[in-house]
Amino acid sequence: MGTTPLDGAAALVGLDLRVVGPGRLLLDEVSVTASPGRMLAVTGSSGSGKTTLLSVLGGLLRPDSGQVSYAGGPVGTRHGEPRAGTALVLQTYGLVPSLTAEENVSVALRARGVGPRDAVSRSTATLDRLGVGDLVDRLISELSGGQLQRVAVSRALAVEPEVLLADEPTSELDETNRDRVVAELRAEADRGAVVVVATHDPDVAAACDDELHLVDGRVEGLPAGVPVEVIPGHEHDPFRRPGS
Ligand SMILES: Nc1ncnc2c1ncn2[C@@H]1O[C@H](COP(=O)(O)OP(=O)(O)OP(=O)(O)O)[C@@H](O)[C@H]1O
Repeated sequence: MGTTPLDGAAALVGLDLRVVGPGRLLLDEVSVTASPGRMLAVTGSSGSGKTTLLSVLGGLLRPDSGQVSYAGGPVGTRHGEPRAGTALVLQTYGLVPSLTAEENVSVALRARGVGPRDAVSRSTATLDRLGVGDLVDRLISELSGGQLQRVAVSRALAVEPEVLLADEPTSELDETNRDRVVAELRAEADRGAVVVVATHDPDVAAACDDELHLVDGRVEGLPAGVPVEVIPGHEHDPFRRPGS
């Protein structure tokens, strides 16, 4: 299966994002630009706000203040669903236990208007790329953690999204499969997608082009409320590129 390059791909921008939690801010004036063709790692210790940020960027969670846009248009629906063109890999996966691996991936394609035959062949090809092609007919309820994770990644990749948000997509994987997933995410970026990966794994972060490091809901090294664009050359620029 060939991939479809994106035309007119554009940036995903979060500006001054604030999410109020019980007794504290879960995100505190976070600004971020994720560019098409690049992989952005969101790093930080457990509880620092990575999942919260991805949920806001995906339109699943409405921020208490601040805005998210993609290609200049607002992201987020009244019903907390991701915008069309966005695919998420959540830590909970959200797979349907009573369906097979192939059916779980096909459902996402059918929902985007792909015909039944094409959906099956694209699903099978994607699962194969992720090393779980032999599990197409197995029920989700019968799979291991690492197998589930690769089915969840397959479901996101198969739809060839404009924006791919992946929350710890390699946490259950051995090195070989981790590298396989990272290579597939890179291929999505090369196709022109915006790819954002929350990760604890330094090797995964190093494989990305840019890094945003969160500490207690704030971007490390930046004063709250200052959009990153206005402080080029900041010594703690979280949008560093390896070697720059
Ligand atoms: N629905 C919620 N209600 C209250 N607090 C929440 C909610 N969701 C998350 N939190 C809190 O927000 C903080 C940030 O959580 P988040 O899941 O974004 O962190 P994280 O960096 O992704 O952590 P991890 O690496 O463990 O997945 C945590 O302290 C968490 O307990």
